[in-house]
Amino acid sequence: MTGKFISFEGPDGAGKTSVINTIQANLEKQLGKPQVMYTREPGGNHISEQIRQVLFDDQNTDIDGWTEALLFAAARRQHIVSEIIPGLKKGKVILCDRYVDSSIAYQGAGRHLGEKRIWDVNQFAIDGLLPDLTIYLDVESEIGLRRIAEHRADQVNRLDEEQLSFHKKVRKSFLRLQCENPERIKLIDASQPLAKVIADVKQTIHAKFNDLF
Ligand SMILES: Nc1ncnc2c1ncn2[C@@H]1O[C@H](COP(=O)(O)OP(=O)(O)OP(=O)(O)O)[C@@H](O)[C@H]1O
Ligand SMILES: Cc1cn([C@H]2C[C@H](O)[C@@H](COP(=O)(O)O)O2)c(=O)[nH]c1=O
Repeated sequence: MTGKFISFEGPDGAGKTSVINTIQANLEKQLGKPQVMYTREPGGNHISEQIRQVLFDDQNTDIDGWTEALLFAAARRQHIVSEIIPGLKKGKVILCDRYVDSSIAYQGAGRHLGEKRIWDVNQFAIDGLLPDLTIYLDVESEIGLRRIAEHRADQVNRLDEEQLSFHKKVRKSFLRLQCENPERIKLIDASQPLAKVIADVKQTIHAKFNDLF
């Protein structure tokens, strides 16, 4: 496969969506629109978007932790098969808002299902496909949650609404994943002003792929 697979991870409110929007626009200018693909998890195709609705339905507070974990993995599987692999085969740069690291951090650590067990279950979904590069936007949970409360209070999902302690466990897990996979996962300090975060992300992408930026 000839494309480039870049995922973006981080605690809620880290700024992934804001950063990806600019990176996508800049890359489309450089490479042309058809060569760049933005996608997100859970979602990115009509089947996974339906699973997303089940996952984030406010009524589904009684969802079992493993049901939640398996639904994220099922959405991921469909997303990989119908979007990511075809995109890579066409040589596209894929900008993916969250991927398997989110399941390890949120379900494995946040929900206490076990990071290793979530990783193992996800092997059925990803079948060895990992991003070439993962941009991890790191921000303290309090800052991320404050950003959401101040700017996006009308768009909170079931997981945004978890306790601060849940979000702290998620962040710790992301930091652990970054330490264990320093070649793939690059940490960016997302508490900086947005323009500086974007500049750091561009530099990191360029360091990995010399032909980008
Ligand atoms: N570096 C930054 N400094 C200050 N505010 C920021 C920064 N980055 C993003 N924001 C603001 O924080 C809010 C959340 O940002 P954004 O939606 O991009 O985060 P996200 O990581 O995609 O969140 P989620 O994972 O919950 O979807 C937005 O209102 C955005 O304008
Ligand atoms: C892929 C994935 C996501 N989550 C959580 C993380 C966020 O709280 C939401 C997604 O919301 P966003 O605004 O689109 O970032 O879902 C998760 O718990 N497990 C996962 O695998």
